[in-house]
Amino acid sequence: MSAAIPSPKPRPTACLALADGTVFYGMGFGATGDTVAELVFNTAMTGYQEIMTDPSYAGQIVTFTFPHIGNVGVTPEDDETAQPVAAGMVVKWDPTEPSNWRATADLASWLAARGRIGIGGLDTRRLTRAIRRQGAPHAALAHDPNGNFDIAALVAKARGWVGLVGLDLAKDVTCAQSYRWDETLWVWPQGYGRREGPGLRVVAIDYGAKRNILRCLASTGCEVTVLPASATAADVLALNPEGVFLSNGPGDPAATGVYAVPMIQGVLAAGLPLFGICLGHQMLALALGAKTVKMNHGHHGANHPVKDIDTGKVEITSMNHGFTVDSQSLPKGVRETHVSLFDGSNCGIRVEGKPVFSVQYHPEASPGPQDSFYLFERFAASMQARRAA
Ligand SMILES: NC(=O)CC[C@H](N)C(=O)O
Repeated sequence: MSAAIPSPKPRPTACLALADGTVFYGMGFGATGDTVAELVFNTAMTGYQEIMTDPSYAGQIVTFTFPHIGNVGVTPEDDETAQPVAAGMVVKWDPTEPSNWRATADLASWLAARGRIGIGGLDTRRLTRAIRRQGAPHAALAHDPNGNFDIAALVAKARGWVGLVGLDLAKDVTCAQSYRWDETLWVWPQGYGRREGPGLRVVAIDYGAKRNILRCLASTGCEVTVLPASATAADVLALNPEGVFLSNGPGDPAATGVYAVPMIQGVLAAGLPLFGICLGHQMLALALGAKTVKMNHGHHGANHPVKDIDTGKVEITSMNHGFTVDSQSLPKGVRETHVSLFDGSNCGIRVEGKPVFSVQYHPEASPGPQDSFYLFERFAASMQARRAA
């Protein structure tokens, strides 16, 4: 009897080269070519489309630890922004045919249309351990249907990449002009309902805002005017807002802070209620005199426990950040309100006695739990209290 002939292994059509020289091979999907970025991992089990379109992921390739990615396809309704944002995606296996009544396209063609590369069929557990060990390494991702790769050049590209520290990416993903946002949430978090009464005039600064944040603001009764990241305090105050919102966004908060901090300080001097999320949180902290630092591999997922220090209550939150506010650097009069139960890092601050607060996590979810929606209610309530006074 002759020995069974082993089936030939398909030739890899994509590869991921880490700056330390480790190379992972797999099957490419989406766009072809190559790209270089910081490599992170996200542990969320749902919401791959919202993750890929979250502008905060600009300059990052996302490794999905959950194995079934692509199985529900994509729909324009789930885009968090119109532009392609995350630099690329890494998944356990090739995306399957979508099986979902909402799907209008499959992940691979959607990714190709956005000019982004995907790689599947590699060991995402081994890769995730490498990311944890190396601390969000720089990596080059290449897709060639013929499988021809210049590995040395890709490794050199990863090694030579500048990295996110010192990089202002908000300027690349912010809106070109101001606009009004009216759309509310389609599904209300449990226990909350529509607000009546004259709208609260809110100016939201777009450093790479997710649409669901704007929906959450509109749902709590805000008439939202969105301004580009470069807006000055005078631009903001000219709109006579009752509150100011600082959005999430990509890159280094200190780099964007160069122009955002003076604006925030101007708004603080005017005594307006202010609410910030993620990059907005980090830049509020900078404006108040605290420091931000780069984390080892950051927090990216939809199940991160956060403790509210005032109430002792634990929220399960959506997270996506690679920088963090150094809680030791918070000046007098600025209180830490929330901490991560994973590593004790800062997750929220408040200016004592003022309606000025921010959180490191994503209360708008999308994807993730809705435990933290109360923060939008709190922002609206602080504007209403000011109006009543
Ligand atoms: N989601 C965000 O706003 C991210 C903020 C910042 N770019 C960070 O990585 O920490």
